[in-house]
Amino acid sequence: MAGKAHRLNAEEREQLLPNLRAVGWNEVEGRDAIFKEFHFKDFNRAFGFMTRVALQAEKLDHHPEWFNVYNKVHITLSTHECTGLSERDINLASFIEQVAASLS
Ligand SMILES: C[C@H](O)[C@H](O)[C@H]1CNC2=NC(N)=NC(=O)C2=N1
Repeated sequence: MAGKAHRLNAEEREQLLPNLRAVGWNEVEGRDAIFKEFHFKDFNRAFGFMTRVALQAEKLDHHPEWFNVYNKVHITLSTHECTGLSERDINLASFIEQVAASLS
């Protein structure tokens, strides 16, 4: 990943977070991270989604914290390097939204 990640400042958050909030991403309490819960028709869809996200995450060298049971996938995004939300999280969340939209 090119460049060092920086924690988003207030202005950047105002600009970048509303679109993600509108599609169900929320800020985590007590931690600078964002979270969303995805539901799919069945495990195959959920795991197909995770596979596509995983391949992109590896490409970006930016990985989700996630939990899966059957058709549910919980995802938390944050950046270790800056101990908080960076543009990398926004980019990965946007990619995740595209994948989810293509599978539903
Ligand atoms: C060493 C390696 O580049 C780092 O640990 C990468 C890998 N994946 C990562 N994933 C996430 N979500 N945040 C990071 O800061 C991060 N850093």
